[in-house]
Amino acid sequence: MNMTLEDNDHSDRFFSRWRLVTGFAVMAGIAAIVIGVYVNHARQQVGADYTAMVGDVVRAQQQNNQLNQVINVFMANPASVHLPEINHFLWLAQRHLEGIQNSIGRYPLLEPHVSYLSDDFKLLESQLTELERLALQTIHDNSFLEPLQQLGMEMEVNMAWIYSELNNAVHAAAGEQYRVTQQMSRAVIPLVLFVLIMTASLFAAVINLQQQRNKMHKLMLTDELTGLKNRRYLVSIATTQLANAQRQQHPLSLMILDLDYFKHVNDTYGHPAGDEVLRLVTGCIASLCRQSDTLARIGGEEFCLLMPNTSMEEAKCVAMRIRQKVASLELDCVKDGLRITVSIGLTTTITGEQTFEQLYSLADQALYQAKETGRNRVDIVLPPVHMGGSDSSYTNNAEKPKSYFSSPSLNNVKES
Ligand SMILES: Nc1nc2c(ncn2[C@@H]2O[C@H](COP(=O)(O)OP(=O)(O)OP(=O)(O)O)[C@@H](O)[C@H]2O)c(=O)[nH]1
Repeated sequence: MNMTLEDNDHSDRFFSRWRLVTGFAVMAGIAAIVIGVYVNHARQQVGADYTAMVGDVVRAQQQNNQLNQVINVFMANPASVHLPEINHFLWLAQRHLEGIQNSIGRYPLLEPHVSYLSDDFKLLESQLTELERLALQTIHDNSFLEPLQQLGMEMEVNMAWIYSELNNAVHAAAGEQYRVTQQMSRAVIPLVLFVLIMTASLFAAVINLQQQRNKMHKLMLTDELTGLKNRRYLVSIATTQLANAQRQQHPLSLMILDLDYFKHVNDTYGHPAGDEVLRLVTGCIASLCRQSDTLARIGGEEFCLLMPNTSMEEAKCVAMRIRQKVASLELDCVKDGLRITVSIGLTTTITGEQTFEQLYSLADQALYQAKETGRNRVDIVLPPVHMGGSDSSYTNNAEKPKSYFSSPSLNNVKES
């Protein structure tokens, strides 16, 4: 029960860590989007090169003056000889106008600040076309001189207005660009730190999660009180070891160990003292086991020892040693020099043909016999001949087993 509650606790922690990792991932995602948007905005700002546009505007302003001069010369003497020059400057003005409009289209951050000029741009385009037409007509008809002069003045005002506004807008954008560049250079260090912290936190959370997962896995297979393996582990390893025993035709022994009158220990000295006794006794048993043996706690005061590659004789020796050592244990945690004893049921298969359940059942019957016949004993029940082969080789000083199902063989080996 205790174990189950602990399991739940660990499982809760496991899932809360998953939530933590998910939280980190979401935060990192949001941070990445914010940084991405910021960097994109900054890139547009910093990446915009307004120099070419400023050059266009300055040249357009200069050519505006030259065009005015040419028009003035033409109005003083409206001869066709001036027409190519006028057309040339008109053409240049047109190109500059187009160039500037294209530049505006390339800088999305500038566009909103100059969009109010679009009508003026259209007007200027139509004025340029109209001027070309009027200049041509004036050569044939002087009455067009006045409208031409009028249009020239209007165009000059319009151009001056557009270019001065553009100049202001470009300067403002360049100023903003400088400000963003400054901001970016200041923001780079905290941004990098933030990303590093996020990455490190995520990394730490994942490692933590992995450790928690490993711990949980270990806990799932471990008895918390004694630190021994638990029944789940025992069943899984027993299946593997039985298969090995069968393949290699090696004997495998299984014993069940049950502390005698343990209830009395709890009732007399209290549960915590009982726990300490369990730890001391299992420590003592574990010290007598081989590296390849598996000692597991399968119940309150009941343990299993699985011994691969161990004959009945060898296992019997181990069982006797355990029984004696436990009986002679001095338990400081209980007063009055109380001694604890253990009853042991043992079985052995020489071929590994039995299932774990069958072996367990045989060892359990042997344990039952040990308890029934006085406790602090080792009893053996062997598999029947038809289940495990030549069991006659196992028999100690008792009769040969008859049948696993009807009358299993009993070997009382309690030594004096
Ligand atoms: N302190 C402690 N006691 C436990 C634990 N698990 C089981 N027990 C106790 O072990 C005792 C087992 O009692 P019984 O099944 O009557 O067995 P017993 O008193 O050892 O008697 P026999 O096995 O017949 O010799 C009970 O009192 C349980 O409360 C544990 O984790 N810690």
